Amino acid sequence: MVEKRKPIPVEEAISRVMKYKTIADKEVITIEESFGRFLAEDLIASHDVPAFNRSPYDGFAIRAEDTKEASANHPVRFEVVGEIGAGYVFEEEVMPFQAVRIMTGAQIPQGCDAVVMLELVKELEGQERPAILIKRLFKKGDNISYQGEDTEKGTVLVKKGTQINPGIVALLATFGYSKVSVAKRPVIGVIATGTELLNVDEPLAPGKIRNSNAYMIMAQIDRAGGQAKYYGKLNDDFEACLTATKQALSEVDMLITTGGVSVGDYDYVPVILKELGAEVLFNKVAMRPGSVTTVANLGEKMIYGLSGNPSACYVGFELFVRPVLRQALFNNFPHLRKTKATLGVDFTKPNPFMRLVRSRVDYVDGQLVASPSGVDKSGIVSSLGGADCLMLLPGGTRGYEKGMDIDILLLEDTQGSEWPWSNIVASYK
Ligand SMILES: Nc1nc2c(c(=O)[nH]1)N[C@H]1C(S)=C(S)[C@@H](COP(=O)(O)OP(=O)(O)OC[C@H]3O[C@@H](n4cnc5c(N)ncnc54)[C@H](O)[C@@H]3O)O[C@H]1N2
Ligand code: MOO
Ligand SMILES: [Mg+2]
Repeated sequence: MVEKRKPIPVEEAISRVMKYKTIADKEVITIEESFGRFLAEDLIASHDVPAFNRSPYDGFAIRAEDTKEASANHPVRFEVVGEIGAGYVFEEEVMPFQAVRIMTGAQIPQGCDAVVMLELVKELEGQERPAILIKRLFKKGDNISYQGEDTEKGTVLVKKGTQINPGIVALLATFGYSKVSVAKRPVIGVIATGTELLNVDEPLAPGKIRNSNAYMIMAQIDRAGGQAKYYGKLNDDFEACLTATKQALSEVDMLITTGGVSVGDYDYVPVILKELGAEVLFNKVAMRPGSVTTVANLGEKMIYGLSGNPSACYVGFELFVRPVLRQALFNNFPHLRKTKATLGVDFTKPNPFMRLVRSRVDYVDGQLVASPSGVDKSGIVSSLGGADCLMLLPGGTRGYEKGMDIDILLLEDTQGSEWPWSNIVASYK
């Protein structure tokens, strides 16, 4: 008799997976290597920015009080006592009715408290010493970038667990962090199973297909912040699969297999998990695709038996592997970000299970509109290329109509979500 599996709701499956905390480690890398990695410590401002009062314009630094009487009819004359470009400091005290020619970014000289843009002064020619005329009043602080106005020393600028983007790289550089403490990327083993599988560079042969899942999963691991270790493709041979699984488990932080997880004659993953003595968290989820997704735990390691069907495999990774991986990267928003969208097409076929439809989101009049990125069957690979979100269509007896409000999970978003699974409803307009 074929084993009867009991499907559990998607929310429940995710909760079970999230109970397991994969060990998070730190490592120190150079700033050049830091883009895309996850901070292992808060990024703190090590000094004020700017660290000194500076000029935001090319102009003349003056004492504002000297312009008290200045007007178009009564321009006030200033003697130019020096010139500084960014990086230089004017060392003397500036006296009444003196000005220093100053360039953007240069430190405000002592005694000055305002900057007049070059365009607003008249430079006097043929004078013994350089001089300018100013025709209007300036207030103390006009055109000064004050010390600490950008950031004050000690401010937590970016939280631990945040993925480093180009802006964060700029902050690391600003504060002199040439070395950065980041989360070590967990190593995730990938094994593809299936006698039908060919290597990517092999020509097609009768009954055979190329192994696409392994490469897809490795790219998903990379996108989620992990490091993939590929153990190749294996024929549906119990002993070979068991040996490879044991070998991989001794070398990785988590393991993903694809294929052989259902109830077929050559689906060996369930037996291998039994043989290993792994605790199976679930082997059936009330979702389409990916209902056969099986997750187990062995000691500190998670073992993911993802479906062989490409779309099911993809979705299984994003729902169950990504959040565990992100958690190991100290990230507090490990799940795909959920948001509302309008359904762009009819989706009439009801399904008792929650559907996660590979979709593409458009922006129409400021509104997100999601439509399937291809055929919605779990063995389909072509719909994956154009997918940037997954529609969440709860299971039930009714289909869905164009224009309905639905929830979507964003695949390319970098913010993530704490827990996206509350209040999933598709409502009629
Ligand atoms: N009697 C039943 N049959 C099936 C059930 C079921 O409940 N009862 N579930 C179906 C569902 S749903 C899915 S999903 C699949 C899952 O199958 P497996 O995870 O066991 O995967 P395989 O049987 O090995 O392969 C399925 C399909 O995917 C292709 N495949 C496999 N590996 C790859 C790869 N690396 N790259 C690309 N494509 C791959 C394989 O050739 C098959 O076509 O089971 C249903 N059956
Ligand atoms: O697990 Mo299957 O992917 O539901 O189609
Ligand atoms: Mg199978």
